[in-house]
Amino acid sequence: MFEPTIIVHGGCGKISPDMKEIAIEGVKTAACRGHTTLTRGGSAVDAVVEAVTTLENNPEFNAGHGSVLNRKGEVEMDACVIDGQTLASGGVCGLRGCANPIQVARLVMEKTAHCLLTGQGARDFMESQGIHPVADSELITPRGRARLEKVLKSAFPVKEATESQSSGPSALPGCDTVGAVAMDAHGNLATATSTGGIIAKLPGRVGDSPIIGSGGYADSDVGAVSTTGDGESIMKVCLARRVAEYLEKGESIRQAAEHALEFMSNRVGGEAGIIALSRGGEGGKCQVGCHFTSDNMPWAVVSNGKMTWGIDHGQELSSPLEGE
Ligand SMILES: NC(=O)C[C@H](N)C(=O)O
Repeated sequence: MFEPTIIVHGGCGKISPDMKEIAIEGVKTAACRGHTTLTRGGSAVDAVVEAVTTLENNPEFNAGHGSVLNRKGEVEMDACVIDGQTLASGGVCGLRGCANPIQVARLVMEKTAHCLLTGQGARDFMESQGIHPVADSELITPRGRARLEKVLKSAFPVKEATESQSSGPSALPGCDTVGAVAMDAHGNLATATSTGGIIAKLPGRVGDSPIIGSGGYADSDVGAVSTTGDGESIMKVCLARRVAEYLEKGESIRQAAEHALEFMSNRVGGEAGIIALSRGGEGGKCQVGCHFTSDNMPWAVVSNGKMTWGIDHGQELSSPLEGE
């Protein structure tokens, strides 16, 4: 048997001091929920979907309720889940009117012969599975509207407005995309990622999050990864798959994540964050870790009766897990 382990992120960017505690509480709660799923016998897929659902329901994060808005003031969401045991994968992109895109992604994986559904097709599929649509007004927060107004007022053409988020989610404080990676008691791995994308994006823009190998990757024999950050850069270098490749070559989680982010930054620029887990390593011990090139990324790990978390570079706090 393996030690059930989960790591969760709440997106990379610059988190204002008043938001840091909120972001940390959010990822800690999600990691705990995912871990409880594991200790009750749930699979790695059950755990990552539970953790990401928790963050989609938290309006402080850019996923589900709280998603950022496109240029027309609408919410279009992307999500993906991958089962590392079988490499089965399900994703949705440009999905509108959905409270929990990650759950639709899971249904795509389990109930269809496809890997990715877009726009209206994804929405029709969601409804065919008995999931009721929600109005945009239920997903949009006052902060979401304010952030869009701020970008639109800057009167940048689309290219600059979206690119300005690379060097400057700084200018747009708040939490971002969410993701989780887990290993269950059988040693199976899974990843899940969910996002509203980037503020003021063109309607129809799809980022890295629902793309296999970019926003996430999982292969139980290698490792599982979820990424966050500049989607256009992440896609160009297939960031999650790149981390897995370095793990296959024997690098540690830390080395693989640093190496992949360095490659991205040198080749195409942009900021990103990575969480990853592998069951390999010395003596078959699970390795788990994260790395980010943005100012902040809230993350939390639960394993072996302990919670570990951080949000700033070099920060790693821990405490015993209170009764699950
Ligand atoms: N902050 C994020 O992680 C955004 C996401 N990667 C996207 O480009 O859609």
